[in-house]
Amino acid sequence: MSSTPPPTVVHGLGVSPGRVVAPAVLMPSPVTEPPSGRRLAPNADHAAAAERISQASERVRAALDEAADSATGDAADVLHATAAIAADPTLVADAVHRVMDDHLVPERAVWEAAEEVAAQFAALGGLFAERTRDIHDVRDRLVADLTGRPAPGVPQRDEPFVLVAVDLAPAVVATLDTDRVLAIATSAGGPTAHTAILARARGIPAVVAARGLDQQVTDGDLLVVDGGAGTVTLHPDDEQVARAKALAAVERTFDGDGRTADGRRVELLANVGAPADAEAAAAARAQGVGLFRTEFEFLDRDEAPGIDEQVSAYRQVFAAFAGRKVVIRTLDAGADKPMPFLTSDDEANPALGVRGLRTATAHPDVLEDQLTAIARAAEAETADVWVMAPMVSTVAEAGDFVARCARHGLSTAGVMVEVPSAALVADRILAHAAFASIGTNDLTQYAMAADRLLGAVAHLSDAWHPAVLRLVAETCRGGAAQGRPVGVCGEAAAVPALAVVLVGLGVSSLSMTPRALADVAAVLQATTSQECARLAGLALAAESAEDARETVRAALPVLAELGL
Ligand SMILES: C=C(OP(=O)(O)O)C(=O)O
Ligand SMILES: [Mg+2]
Repeated sequence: MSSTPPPTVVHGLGVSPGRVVAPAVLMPSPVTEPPSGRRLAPNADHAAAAERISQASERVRAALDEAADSATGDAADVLHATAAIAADPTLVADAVHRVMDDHLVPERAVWEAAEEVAAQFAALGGLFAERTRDIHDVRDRLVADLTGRPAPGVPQRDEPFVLVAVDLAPAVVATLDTDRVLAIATSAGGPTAHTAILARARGIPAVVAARGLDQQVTDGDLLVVDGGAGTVTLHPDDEQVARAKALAAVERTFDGDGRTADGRRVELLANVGAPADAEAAAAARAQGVGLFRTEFEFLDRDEAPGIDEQVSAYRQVFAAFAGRKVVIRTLDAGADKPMPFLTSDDEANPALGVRGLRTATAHPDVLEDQLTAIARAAEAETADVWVMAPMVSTVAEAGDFVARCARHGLSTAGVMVEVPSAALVADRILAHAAFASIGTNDLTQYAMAADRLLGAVAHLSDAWHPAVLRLVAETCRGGAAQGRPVGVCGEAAAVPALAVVLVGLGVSSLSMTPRALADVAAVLQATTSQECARLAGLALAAESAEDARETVRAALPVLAELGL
């Protein structure tokens, strides 16, 4: 008789709150290139090996067509188009030749044939070049089929599940079907990687860096994922399941008035990317926009959009927040947001190179046009428009930016504090700038010297680190000295326990994905400002990020009561 294993809790980092009880589905590991030159045994049946390619092509086509039939809209079209590539007689014939003439094993033959087709498409450019990704997708599916492995990509299931993986690419998280994938749990990854940011933005509970998780879980195991506490419970007992379900059922909303238990106001604002997101942010009762990332209008283009086009995009956001505050950030090109017309692709260290406000030295016209557009849009709407520059690192840059804004009639001009130098001289910078907004994603990257995009150093990319918190404290001291408000618009603001610490350090506004507003508001409302300050002291005194997180969480029982 088999007995159920006892519950096991695997600890990771909670990056998107929420509790989920569901079976696990493991993400297959990516297909790797079969060794070059791998050939069939001399006495092998070549015709049979070649026939396996035709059969694999038929199976992959059928699976893709079936997936397309249960999808809708663009997804269905893409899947049908990919199915057609899998059935493409040229690709299959080329692979068959490589088996019959070069005696390659089928998977290697498919790999090489697909590479050749992909190279031809890439050379044609334009829409053809865009199909190379689909050809690689088909190649990987064929190789997986021929080597007896599960198809790559997110497995299809009829029932909702928790997706367990070593790590997930941001593109995968961006396209997950949230009716099926109820939570994400990964053994690698970090809290400021785009995967975590996207999970939070899409409201998918997520735990990352749960070491060894993918090794301990098998498909179908029941899991309780707690995206707030950062735990994954394997084989939960009945009581754990009942508690998680009860907490998951609680729906919270934000009443549009952020404050602590003793009534201290803390503005709870929304981060907005695409202008169309502004409506949802207003519907979630955000008190304003704390970070409007204007990059959206500039990405994937050969040149900056014209002034009129910018004006209409900015007006869309200002209109959604009529009469309320909207902090618009000028273009943050470079590093994780490359824009070929502004940034070079041959810098050895793009995160330390010409990015953000620094691009204005060589291309002042792009910033000038943007400020013209912001001023026109502000003039046409009633929002209270604040403008800020990304990647400010010196007092001179801040002074220059504020003066430029003033020439456009934009009187509330501030800076993002995301470089340690700016945090350390915040008092001087805020003698010029009207406000500061701390970008904890980059501030963490630069304080810890840990590339925010690099999984191998993700464990260092943690805004809970006391070094990062000291920089926040220093910025708040600078703000207090000059009587200027300091907010936070990095991902740290969306983590309820960390939000409490930030308020305790002196931050007066928090800007986040609209989905996080209700949770952050609920925890703040249960905590007095005196308690916020005490918890901030505990976090500053901690030795490590883990230490700070655990100490604060243990001292905030309201988190467990709210299931966060
Ligand atoms: C808000 C920030 O800006 P971005 O994530 O767009 O770099 C940040 O760095 O924290
Ligand atoms: Mg930044």
